[in-house]
Amino acid sequence: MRTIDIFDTTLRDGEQSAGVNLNTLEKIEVAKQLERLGVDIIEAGFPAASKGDFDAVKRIGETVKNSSVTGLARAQQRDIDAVWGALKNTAEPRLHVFLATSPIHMTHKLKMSPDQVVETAVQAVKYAKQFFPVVQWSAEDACRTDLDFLVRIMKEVIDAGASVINLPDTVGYITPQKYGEIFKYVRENVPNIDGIKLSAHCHNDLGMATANSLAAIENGADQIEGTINGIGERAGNAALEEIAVALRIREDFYGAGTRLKLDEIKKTSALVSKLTGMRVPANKAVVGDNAFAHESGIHQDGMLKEKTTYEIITPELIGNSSTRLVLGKHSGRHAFKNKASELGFELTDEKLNEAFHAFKELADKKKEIVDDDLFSILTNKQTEMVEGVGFSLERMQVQYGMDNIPTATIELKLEDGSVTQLASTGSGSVEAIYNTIERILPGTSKLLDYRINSVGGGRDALAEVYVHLEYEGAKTSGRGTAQDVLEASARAYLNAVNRLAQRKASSDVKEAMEVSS
Ligand SMILES: CC(=O)SCCNC(=O)CCNC(=O)[C@H](O)C(C)(C)COP(=O)(O)OP(=O)(O)OC[C@H]1O[C@@H](n2cnc3c(N)ncnc32)[C@H](O)[C@@H]1OP(=O)(O)O
Ligand SMILES: CC(C)C(=O)C(=O)O
Ligand SMILES: [Mg+2]
Repeated sequence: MRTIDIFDTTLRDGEQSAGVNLNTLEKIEVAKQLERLGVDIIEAGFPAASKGDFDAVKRIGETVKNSSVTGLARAQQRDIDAVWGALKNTAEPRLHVFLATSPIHMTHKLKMSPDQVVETAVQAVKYAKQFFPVVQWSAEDACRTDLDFLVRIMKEVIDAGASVINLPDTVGYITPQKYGEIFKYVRENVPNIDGIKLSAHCHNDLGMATANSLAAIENGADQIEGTINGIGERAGNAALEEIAVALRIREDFYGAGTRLKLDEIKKTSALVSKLTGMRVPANKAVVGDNAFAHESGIHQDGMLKEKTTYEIITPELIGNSSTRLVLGKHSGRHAFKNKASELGFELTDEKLNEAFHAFKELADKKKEIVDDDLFSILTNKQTEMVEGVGFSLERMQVQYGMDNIPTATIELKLEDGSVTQLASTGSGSVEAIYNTIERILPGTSKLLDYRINSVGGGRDALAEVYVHLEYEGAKTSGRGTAQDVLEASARAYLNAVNRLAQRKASSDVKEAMEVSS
């Protein structure tokens, strides 16, 4: 049976999803979980894009040991230098460099002739090969590229030193049969293709990303690129969990598998969803809440008689144990620590202690503490930002009555340690809160998006609020969790503002980049 390499780009293409903005600690958490899931390659970011991206790629490279880590670069020395600066100390530094090859992109975006594109790609790969043992080259928009030109440029970049060639369906345009034909064509026509890994990278604009990726595998692709939950630019990337499970369930047909530990899928999906704020639709294949729910009488009857009547995937295969009551207010630190490690968290003693206190506080208020609650507390603790940067919520009181004007009184501790208290009204309670916070904060801000989810079920479930906003001209997002929706709303807003402050205060990556180049 063939083994397909899994190249995860949740932290690069996935983070390109509109409104998604992960901080370094959150990216490290995702990377550690991807490593536990067993992905072969983690594309950790685009180091030349920002100081934050550079820092995250560098720290992920230092943290992850069992997956290769790569970073993306345009066909430019500056971008390649940034990836080298971030990854030069990893075991096998790996570069992903790309250049568009379709007439549309070459003419309108790059404003280059086909000859210039070949020359630029070759120079970039040659330059990169001085540093990186593994160079992957991608023909952006490969699926709208003239096939003979694709063959020509592939031959040249392979000669220049690329050992992995990716043929992305950048705009999600191709159909499965045609995508398969492209892989077959280049295998048969690129003269120096032997020993070269071919990679597929699909987008889901027409809902065909999984089908296209599987078609590529049928036609000789060695590597599949995608993201967890299929997040990504526009309609997203191919969902890796769907491809890996399809290969397992239809092993008879594809005769190929992956190295993924499938029982880590559910946890990985939950973590990515929580940190990005991109909720998984209930009917999403493999990881949706309803993927294993049987509603109608005839189906339930069949399931009771013989599960295989209506279930082709077992929930256990993807690590989907049903939510259980786990710990209560009488539980101690040992049980808590044990549960945390069962859920995949390795917290420092200090963070564990803080998480334990948060758990105890919640246990006093909430009837049942379920895995989802603990997952939320532990993730928040693990990815909490540097103490002392930003604003903290000290006190909040909200008055609401159907015939009264909602009023919020809020006390915030500012960055310099001083405390400010103000009250404002709004047309609703959340607006009153946000009006008050905005009056206290020194900069101007504008709320762009607000979303609320419940964690787990039940009337006493935790509320999780995601906001996307603009503060002092920069876009940022944040999340807040609390038992009360209003408190979660206030915390999400402050979290978004604090993330910006932290970005500014964080690491002297610029210096690191200058030193490395
Ligand atoms: C299909 C994909 O997913 S590609 C990856 C997309 N990801 C990102 O864009 C990451 C975030 N991007 C960024 O932070 C910024 O765009 C940066 C830092 C990369 C570049 O910023 P800027 O220098 O301001 O350029 P801007 O983004 O406006 O335009 C892109 C430039 O790169 C050029 N370019 C695009 N792709 C490539 C490439 N593969 N190789 C070389 N040049 C390229 C464009 O032609 C354009 O050049 P021009 O300025 O001469 O017209
Ligand atoms: C950078 C490349 C590989 C990409 O994401 C795409 O073409 O979709
Ligand atoms: Mg892409």
